Amino acid sequence: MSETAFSMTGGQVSYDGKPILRGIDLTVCRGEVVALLGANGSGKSTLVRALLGLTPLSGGTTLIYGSPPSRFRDWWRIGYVPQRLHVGGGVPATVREVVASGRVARQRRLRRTNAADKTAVAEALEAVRLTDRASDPVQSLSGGQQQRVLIARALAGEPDTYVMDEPTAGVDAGTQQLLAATLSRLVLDGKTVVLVAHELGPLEPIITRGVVIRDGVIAHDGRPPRPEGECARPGHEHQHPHAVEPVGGPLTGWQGEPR
Ligand SMILES: Nc1ncnc2c1ncn2[C@@H]1O[C@H](COP(=O)(O)OP(=O)(O)OP(=O)(O)O)[C@@H](O)[C@H]1O
Repeated sequence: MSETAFSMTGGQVSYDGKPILRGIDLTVCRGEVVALLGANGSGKSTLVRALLGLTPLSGGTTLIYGSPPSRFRDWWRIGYVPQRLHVGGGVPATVREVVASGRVARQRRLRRTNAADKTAVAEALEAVRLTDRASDPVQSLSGGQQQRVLIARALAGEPDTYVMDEPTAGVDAGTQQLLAATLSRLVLDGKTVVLVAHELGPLEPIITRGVVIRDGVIAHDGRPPRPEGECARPGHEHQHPHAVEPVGGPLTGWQGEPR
């Protein structure tokens, strides 16, 4: 039986008493590459945060590799790429320092940085093509470059499980291709990936499963959708006007009905 990375049963999240996620049953096995899809505000980020224990459940249970988040200890196994916000948290930090912070969960307290850390950071910087910016303040980078820093930070930790919240949002087509190539290598290595996306774009070939969230419930869980036309173009900025409309062709039914 394959190892279970995430297992949520009857998951519910409420903000100010208002239910945002309801009755979420989601199991992600090791080696799966799952895309969480859905319209703006449908609850994708909330689900990702709840899976990681960053947002508490108001009902149901969730496990990370068999443990409730509060008792999970192997955080080195998880590489989380949050939705882009203030990289470096307003503290002056170089690109290399932010990427190196991805090693923290692997480091025993007060251990000096060792050769393995340096190599992992260098490889992560190279994977996102930011080696030449390593000494620059992270705040001096463009939004897309900062997104690459967050991805490199996750890569540097050499986790076996990646959780990425819209890693391609607001990044140019070249960066999307770069991320797709990087993720393809991770997937070939057997890593587990859960990512939030509006459209899959160049990531589409590596996705094994699509989970569509609509109004806080799972509306579809299965074959990944195959967007066509305008939405499939790399770099396409999506405003979701048609997110609840039926989709034709091979996509028929991917938005499905709430279970
Ligand atoms: N901290 C919070 N307090 C109150 N409401 C929140 C909070 N975070 C999210 N919400 C609300 O929860 C709902 C789901 O938000 P969430 O960010 O999970 O959606 P999403 O599908 O990730 O959207 P997007 O695609 O725009 O990122 C939205 O109505 C949002 O306004």
